[in-house]
Amino acid sequence: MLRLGVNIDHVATIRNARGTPWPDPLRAARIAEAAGADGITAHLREDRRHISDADIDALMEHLALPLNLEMAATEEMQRIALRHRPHAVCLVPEKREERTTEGGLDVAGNDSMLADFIAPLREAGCRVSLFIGHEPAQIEAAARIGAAVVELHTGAYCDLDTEGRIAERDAELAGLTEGARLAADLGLEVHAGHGLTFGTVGPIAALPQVAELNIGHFLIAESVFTGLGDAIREMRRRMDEARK
Ligand SMILES: CC(=O)[C@@H](O)[C@H](O)COP(=O)(O)O
Ligand SMILES: NCC(=O)COP(=O)(O)O
Repeated sequence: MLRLGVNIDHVATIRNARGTPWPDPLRAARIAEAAGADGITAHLREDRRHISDADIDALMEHLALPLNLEMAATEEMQRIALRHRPHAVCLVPEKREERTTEGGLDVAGNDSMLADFIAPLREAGCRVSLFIGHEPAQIEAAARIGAAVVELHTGAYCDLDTEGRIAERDAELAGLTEGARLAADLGLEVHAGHGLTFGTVGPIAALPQVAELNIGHFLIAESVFTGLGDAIREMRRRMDEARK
């Protein structure tokens, strides 16, 4: 069964735009659960531009679904993760000046540091995922340092689709396809995410090695018009359709 993790970051983006208590990310998580989400993803960024520490506290206290905590590989975030011990931790690269996550984690170039960084998280029982590009060197490094999961960055594939650069999009999809196959061959659980929409989810969901998709921004955008529950149900329908 292909799992759907709903990323609620951008519910917090809307809340933070006015500094009101609404919309409440925890309420969004509960709606996602009722709509059939298998998990909730929340990215506690160093600059707290959307999800806050209090959001993570509330999710850990009240959420029935497993929480996938996205975070940078910093001492501050490691302390927070070890305090909460969420179901999963996903390490993502961060740059304060970026509008959204631009690339994957450079595991190959930081394998020793990351191996040391993830060891206490694994010992704490967190499932460790690395948000990476589909390059073989990154996938091989992730397996080498003992990550359980790789989440393949689908942002470039989605951007190329939006821009109508079809040949380049299909080449990126071929890279993701090969990456998923290599990761599974190396014993890694394969996830994918970033930028996925109703229009782009199908080919990614169809990859047999992919066990989980993490989708957020588009679902929150769609929810403005249809409601979050309906957006999630439609995304799930398209995921299931792709797997037939
Ligand atoms: C890692 C990833 O692809 C998403 O979680 C993304 O980071 C959402 O957060 P931003 O939109 O702040 O990048
Ligand atoms: N890791 C990807 C994620 O959690 C959601 O990314 P997006 O759908 O908000 O771009």
